Amino acid sequence: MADAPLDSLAKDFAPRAAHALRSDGLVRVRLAPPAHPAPLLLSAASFFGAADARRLSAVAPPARAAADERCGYVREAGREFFELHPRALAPPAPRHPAAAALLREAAAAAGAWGALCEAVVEALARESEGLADYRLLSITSLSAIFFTTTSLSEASPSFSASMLRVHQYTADATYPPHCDLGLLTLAPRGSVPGLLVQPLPQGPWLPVEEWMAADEALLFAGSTLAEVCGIPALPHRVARQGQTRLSAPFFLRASPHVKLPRPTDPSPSPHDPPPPLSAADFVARKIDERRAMNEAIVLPTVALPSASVASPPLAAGEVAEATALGLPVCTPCAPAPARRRMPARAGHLFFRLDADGDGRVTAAELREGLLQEFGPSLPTHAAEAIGPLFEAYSIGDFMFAEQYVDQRQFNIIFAEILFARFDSDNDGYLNHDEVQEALKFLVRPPKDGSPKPDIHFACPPGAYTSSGELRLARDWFAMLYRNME
Ligand SMILES: O=C(O)CCC(=O)C(=O)O
Ligand SMILES: [Fe+2]
Repeated sequence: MADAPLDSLAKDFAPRAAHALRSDGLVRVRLAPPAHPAPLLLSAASFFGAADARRLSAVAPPARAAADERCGYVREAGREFFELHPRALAPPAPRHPAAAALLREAAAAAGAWGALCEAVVEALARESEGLADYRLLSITSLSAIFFTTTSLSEASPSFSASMLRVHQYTADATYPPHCDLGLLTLAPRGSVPGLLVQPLPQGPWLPVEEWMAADEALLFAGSTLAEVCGIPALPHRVARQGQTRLSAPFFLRASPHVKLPRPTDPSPSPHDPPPPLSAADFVARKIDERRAMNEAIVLPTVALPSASVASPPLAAGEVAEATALGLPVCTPCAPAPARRRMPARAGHLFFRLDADGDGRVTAAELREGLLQEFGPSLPTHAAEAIGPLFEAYSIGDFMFAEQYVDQRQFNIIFAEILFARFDSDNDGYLNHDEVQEALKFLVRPPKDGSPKPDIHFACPPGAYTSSGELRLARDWFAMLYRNME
């Protein structure tokens, strides 16, 4: 770690970086313009500071499962990030200026950092049998086809799943030990030091960013590179910083469709070698291994985006949606996605309103759907809450002209309206009968035509008045709601 950083502009940068990777497992790099990280981190600070920029930049619901192609904003427990797959998507200009600026800087950084990483892979390939076919594994000339108008993933054999992620960690966030899954990671120093690395197996964790200058990055191997040429993937983690931290690692990834060359060491059964794995299969296998390892990890709960409506959101405390958790580049704690906890009745309504199945329900659809679902018995105060709730929770993405709610936000709003429907005096509390009726609303009537049976529910002692009357507030009702089938 004592070595001075390599200058990214130096003529022999790539061979020297390749050599250092082989000998030390990591390299410090001085990022000269145009690769300097400052413009990206500055625009990231503006983006994360602007609630509207984040709200209008969600990864589009239809793209959420497309882990190799997505572009947009994702919220996780403890951190949020803007993700860009520079070779995959051609997003139209974002509607918010801070998002547009971030996308521009992210694209520029991904171009510059991708080129550096590819040069290093190329240098490694010259000396490594496993990487002789490196052109299939990583891709040259990122910029040539940057932001073309179609998705390249299926169309082009040269598609690489490389990506840039710009993170913002909350003050208390930690990120558990892991190795990245791709070929190389280039991690510019974060806005405050937080990254720890473990270059030697079982060795000490080094607070490497404390020794780095603002224009430096760390370059290290991921599991795919380890698989094809034996340079060990670097274990790393992010420690609690006590303050907000921005970071912007670039992950050079192999094309998902190429077959990984087998490592040179003999397979256990030379006559019957295992079939070659594609890069995507390899990554998927690694993710499964991590899932199994981390099954016991319980994610902390997070608050949802703050609402402009006066009352606390009914779903506060819900674990962040698992959109980011199954992602292949770095999934240190990727448990199986949390159960969505959406009562069937709300789910059916969502799917009915989302007629085209794109995961988006617009303001007009939401209003009409809820008015129909609750019928004429919906009190005025509840009907009037629909608009402000949509305002508070709706999101947008680069591919869709209107704001909308996805299934998660729809669930929150449905619960709010259900509460309001039975809160007949609109005082923010339900009595026992009102809770009973609200929960019964969610269940189907029995087939034999008999009345819906009572639902048993438990409430905290503090929810009862001194005379024993139940006065249930929204937060506890939200829990009851989310536990309904
Ligand atoms: O944010 C950082 O500094 C590192 C994050 C990381 O390790 C990852 O996302 O894989
Ligand atoms: Fe990582």
